[in-house]
Amino acid sequence: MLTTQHFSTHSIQLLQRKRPSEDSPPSKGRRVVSHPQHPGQCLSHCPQVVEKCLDLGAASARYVSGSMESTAFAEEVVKEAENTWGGLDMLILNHIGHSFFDFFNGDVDHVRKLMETNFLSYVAMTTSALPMLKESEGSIVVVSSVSGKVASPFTAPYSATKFALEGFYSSLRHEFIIENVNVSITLCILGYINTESAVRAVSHVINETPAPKEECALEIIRSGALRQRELHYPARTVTPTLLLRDLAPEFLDGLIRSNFRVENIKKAPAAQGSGH
Ligand SMILES: NC(=O)C1=CN([C@@H]2O[C@H](COP(=O)(O)OP(=O)(O)OC[C@H]3O[C@@H](n4cnc5c(N)ncnc54)[C@H](OP(=O)(O)O)[C@@H]3O)[C@@H](O)[C@H]2O)C=CC1
Ligand SMILES: C[C@H](CCC(=O)O)[C@H]1CC[C@H]2[C@@H]3C(=O)C[C@@H]4C[C@H](O)CC[C@]4(C)[C@H]3CC[C@]12C
Repeated sequence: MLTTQHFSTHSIQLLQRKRPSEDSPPSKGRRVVSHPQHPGQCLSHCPQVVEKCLDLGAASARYVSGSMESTAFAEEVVKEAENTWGGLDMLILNHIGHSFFDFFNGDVDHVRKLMETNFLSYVAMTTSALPMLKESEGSIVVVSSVSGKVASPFTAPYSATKFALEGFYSSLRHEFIIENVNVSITLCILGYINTESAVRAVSHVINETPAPKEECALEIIRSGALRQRELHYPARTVTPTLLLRDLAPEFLDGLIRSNFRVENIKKAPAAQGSGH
């Protein structure tokens, strides 16, 4: 399993779940690539995360440090998984670059960087991992958001990257079916989750109680293992939002705006230049 998850000093996690028994063939140990973290904190934090994974029963856990702003790094992480395990069962694409929750200030450079981190690196990792995933008939899990289905204010660059994921992976899923490629693609459509960064970014504007991150993580892994097309988490908010999007889009837009305490947004100054 390869999970792109950040360990603080952007690092990516490689995990191998224990095989069911010693007699199981090596290809049946679940090899997962997971999530990146930040460079500064990673040096102290990543080894602890690896240790925790081993304590929880992973047969092997590693991390790779670098930034997903570079597609070369994204490819390097997949190579590392190949060199370490000789194959891969699940690729979980989870990382995002830092953004803001505010009016769009015209910073084109920020949009470009976010596209590279949140979208292009996912495409690069998928491309590099595909031969191994075809071999194992494995799974791709893309962690996306309600923001990738329904736009709300103050998330223009972030929302653009998540809509891009929806288009790319939904098209790829068709192609896999046409060509009989037995690799599943799961898009995780998440609502507000209580991670530190999300609560810090939006709790002064959004009243809603965020859903628990631990349950969310389990649901993400479960949906990938079950080869579901989509995960809606928490279903109580995500599913009705998606239904309303198709049935009553203007009503939904009004509802979204009325849920935000816009007076608490401190508008940032306009960006200098267009990022050319
Ligand atoms: N939390 C929420 O409410 C929601 C989250 N989601 C999705 O869930 C996923 C996880 O979100 P969440 O855990 O809240 O986000 P966090 O910001 O907590 O985690 C994002 C991770 O990505 C890392 N990262 C940032 N920049 C880079 C980079 N350039 N290269 C490599 N890694 C980087 C961060 O490391 P560091 O901190 O060191 O920079 C961090 O570990 C995302 O895909 C997000 O879109 C979807 C909907 C709602
Ligand atoms: C701005 C946040 C990123 C902060 C950072 O730099 O780490 C966003 C990360 C996740 C976003 C939330 C999300 O995806 C779910 C909801 C989608 C709605 O369209 C808007 C509200 C969200 C809670 C959204 C808010 C911004 C993030 C926390």
